[in-house]
Amino acid sequence: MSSDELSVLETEYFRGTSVQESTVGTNEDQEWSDYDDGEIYENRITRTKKRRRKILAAIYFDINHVSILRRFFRARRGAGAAHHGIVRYKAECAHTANFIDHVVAQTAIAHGFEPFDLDCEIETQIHRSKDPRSVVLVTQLGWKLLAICAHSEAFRRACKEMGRTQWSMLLGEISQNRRSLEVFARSRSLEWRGPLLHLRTRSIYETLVRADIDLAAVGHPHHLVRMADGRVACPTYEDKLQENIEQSIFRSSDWPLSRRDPTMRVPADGECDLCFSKNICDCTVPSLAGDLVELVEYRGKGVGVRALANFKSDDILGLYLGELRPREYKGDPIYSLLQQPKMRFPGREAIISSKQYGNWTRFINHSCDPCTMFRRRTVGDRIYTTIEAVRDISIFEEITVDYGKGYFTANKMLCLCRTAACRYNNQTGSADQPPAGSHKDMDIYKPLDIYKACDL
Ligand SMILES: C[S@@+](CC[C@H](N)C(=O)[O-])C[C@H]1O[C@@H](n2cnc3c(N)ncnc32)[C@H](O)[C@@H]1O
Repeated sequence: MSSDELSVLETEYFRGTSVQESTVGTNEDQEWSDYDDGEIYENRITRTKKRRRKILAAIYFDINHVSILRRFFRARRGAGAAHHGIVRYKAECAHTANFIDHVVAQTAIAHGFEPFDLDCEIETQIHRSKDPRSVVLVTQLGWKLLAICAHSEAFRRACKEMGRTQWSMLLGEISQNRRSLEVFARSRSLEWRGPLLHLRTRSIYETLVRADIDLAAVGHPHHLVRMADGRVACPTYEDKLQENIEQSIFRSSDWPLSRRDPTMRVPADGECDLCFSKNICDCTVPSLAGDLVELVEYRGKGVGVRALANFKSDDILGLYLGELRPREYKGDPIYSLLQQPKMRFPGREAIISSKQYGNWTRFINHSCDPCTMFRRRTVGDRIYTTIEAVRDISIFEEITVDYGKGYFTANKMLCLCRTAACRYNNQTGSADQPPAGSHKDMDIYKPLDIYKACDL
C-alpha cells in the first residue's frame, strides 16, 4: 500500500471518527421513567439504538483501520520511524495497551486475582481510584473479545464517556456479535494478543495458550465465511477455493474475434461518472465498503453478505468482478452477469463469470425487495458494473440485490428472500426450511475447525 492510499484511508478514518465523537459523550442516559409521553419514549429508544449502532459500526471500522496500519507497518519497516503511518500505528498500540493495563489493574482490585508479574505501572494504577465499569468488562466480554475491542478508539471512548444504561446495552450487543467480531479480527490478522502478552495472570495466560492454536494463516478476508453454527469455512465452488481478485481477468485467448478487453473505455462510453470528464481520466471506484462487510452463511441460500457499517442510499458499494467471457459463454449459470456499457451499442457485451475468481459482490444474494442494484458505469479508463445502495442500509443487515427476470425460472429454483414482495416463491417458509436455492455445500476450513472448540 502506498502512502497515498494510506492518506485516503486516514481521511475516511477521520470522517468515521467524527461520527463517533458526536455519538459518544452525549448525555443520553436519563431514567426512562422520566418520559411519560409514549411517543417521546419511542423516539428516544430509536435514537439511542441508532447511536449504539453507530458505535458498533465505528468499532468494526477502527479494527479494520488498525489492521491496515499494521500491514503498512510490517511492509514499510524501513520507511523510517517518523513516517505518519508508523507513528499512527504505534500510537494506536499504545492507547490499546494503556486501556488494557487499566482494566487489568481494576480487575485485580475488584477480584483480588493473583497479580503475579504485573509490571510497576499497573501496580501504581491499582493504588489509584476504583473504576467499576472496567471491572465488568472482563466478565462480560472475556480477555479475547476485550483485547479485540480495545483496538477501537470508539470502544475506548464509549467506555469512558457513555451513560451507564447505554453502555451496558452496548456491551450486550457486542457480546451478541462476539463471533462476528472474532472472525472479523482474525480475517484481518489483527494482532489482538499483543497488549496481553506481558500480563501473566492465569486467565490471560489460558486465553493466550488457547489462541495459539488458531493462528493458521488467512489469505484474503473474503476467503473466510462465518457459518451459521459458528464455525469458519472457505467459500468453494466445484471443489476449488473461490479466490478474491482486485480487477476482472481478461484473457485474449478467450476472445478469438476481437482480442480486446471489452471493459476498456472508448469515447462512445460517455463521460466519467465521477469527474464528468469526456476524456480518459484517473478516477477509480472507491472500494472501502468491501472491507466493512462479512461473508456469512444464510440457511438455504448459501453464502451471503452482511453489512458491518451503515451505508447511505446511492453509496457505491463495489464492483462486480470476475473472468471476462464472450456473451455466448454458458459455463457459469450461478454467478454470471452480463456486462454492458451504459451507452448501449452492439459488440461491447461481456459475461462476468465469478464462479472461481471474483470479489465479495458475487456472494450477494437475491431479494425481491433489495437494498442495492447493479448499475452500468464509466469510470477512469474502464466501464464497470457497480453495486449501489438504493436505500440506507443498517449495520448487520443482509446486502441483497435483484437478480432480474428469469434467474430463478432458468435455474429452476425457489426464491427464499421471504419478503412480502417475493415474485419467485409463493410459500412463506421458516428460516430452517430445507435448502431450495442452495447450489453447493460449504467446505469447513479444516485448519480452523478447532477454532470453535477452543474459543467459544
Ligand atoms: C450469485 S450466487 C450468491 C452467492 C451464493 N449464495 C453462494 O453461496 O455462493 C446465487 C446463488 O445463491 C443462492 N441464492 C441467492 N439468493 C437466493 C434466494 N433469494 N433464494 C434462494 N437462493 C438464493 C442460489 O443458490 C443462487 O443460485
